[in-house]
Amino acid sequence: MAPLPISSIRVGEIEDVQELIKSKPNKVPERFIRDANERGVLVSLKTHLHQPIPVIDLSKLSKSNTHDDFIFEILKLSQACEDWGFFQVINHGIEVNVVDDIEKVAKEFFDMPLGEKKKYPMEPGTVQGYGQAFIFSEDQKLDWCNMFALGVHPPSIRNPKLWPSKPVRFSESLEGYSKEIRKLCKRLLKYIAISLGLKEGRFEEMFGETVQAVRMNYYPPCSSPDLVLGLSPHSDGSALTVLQQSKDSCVGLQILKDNTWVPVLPLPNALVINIGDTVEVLTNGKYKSVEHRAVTNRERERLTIVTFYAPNYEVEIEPMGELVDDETNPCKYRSYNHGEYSYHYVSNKLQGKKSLDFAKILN
Ligand SMILES: COC(=O)C(/C=C/C1=C(C)CCCC1(C)C)=C/O[C@H]1C=C(C)C(=O)O1
Ligand SMILES: O=C(O)CCC(=O)C(=O)O
Ligand SMILES: [Fe+2]
Repeated sequence: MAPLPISSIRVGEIEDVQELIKSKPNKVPERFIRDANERGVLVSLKTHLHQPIPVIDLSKLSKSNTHDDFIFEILKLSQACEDWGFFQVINHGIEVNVVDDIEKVAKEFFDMPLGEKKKYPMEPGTVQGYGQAFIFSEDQKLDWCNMFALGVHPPSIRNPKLWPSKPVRFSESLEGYSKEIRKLCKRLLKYIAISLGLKEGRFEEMFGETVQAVRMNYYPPCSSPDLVLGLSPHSDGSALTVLQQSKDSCVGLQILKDNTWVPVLPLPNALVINIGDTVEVLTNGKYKSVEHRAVTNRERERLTIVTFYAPNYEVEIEPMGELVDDETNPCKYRSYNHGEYSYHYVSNKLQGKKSLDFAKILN
């Protein structure tokens, strides 16, 4: 994936929100204030309580379980991917200390003085390092969020200068965590293939050496949460995304369902999984990448650790033949190279599901 032409990008001053709140301003700076139509309205807790985001128990999908349990859980998974594009997984097999450890070092990273974090800057037009991604103009609104993003796998996508030397255990924890999340993604893709009636290795065989990146999002409390957004609405460009919400985080993730923003209430020891644009295209829209955003809280902070799992840049992506039928289910997306899509995704601002227009066949 080629770098973006950095020199042509003028983004103005991007204030660091953690520093900003230290001075206890009585007003949120204009650049963070969203237009009325973008703000935190339309939230439905009622929908959530009646029909919560599906929970998939991965222990039911292990070999030692009964066939009936397996089939039931696969059907639940299929419905979750079709109706929600989001689900939480429990009994995922990742040890508590691995999950706790990454949370600890991520928190320690964001708690360091700004000068230390600025040693790893996310330069305008890039997506790795500390700062705000997806900002391309001086008048674009900013998210109430500090990000730290790194390419993890394969090693060729890493920028070693951006891997921090402090906290001292950061790199070791991230390596350990990423290995486990990688195994989880491989397992999930196997179950997703089965849920579609495909051979279990269908995705992995196509994906080659997969790409894995991590983004840590820190949302400090905001005195006017209704005026700002923690993270702008978007769908993820990955095949799958795994989101970990730190234990003491406030509720903040919302997904757009039937034109209503539905909050995702964290479950202890669960991970949130969502379908990315790549799986939407491969399944010809049967499983959808769903628009989501993060909101902030007046008193409480929020920290999330997000892994994007995607095919190799060399892979050609198009709806899988098994899921296309010229008569009853015609092909909805064109064929493209995943590296090109990654470039397109990271060179545009987050804007709902607009990135996928790149691949849509318009009638
Ligand atoms: C801030 O970054 C992102 O939000 C992001 C970027 C991911 C990446 C890196 C940090 C390193 C290089 C690879 C990659 C572009 C994956 C989001 O990732 C989404 C977008 C695509 C496409 C994807 O696969 O995940
Ligand atoms: O922090 C959250 O809750 C949302 C994060 C997210 O959607 C992302 O990083 O892509
Ligand atoms: Fe996301």
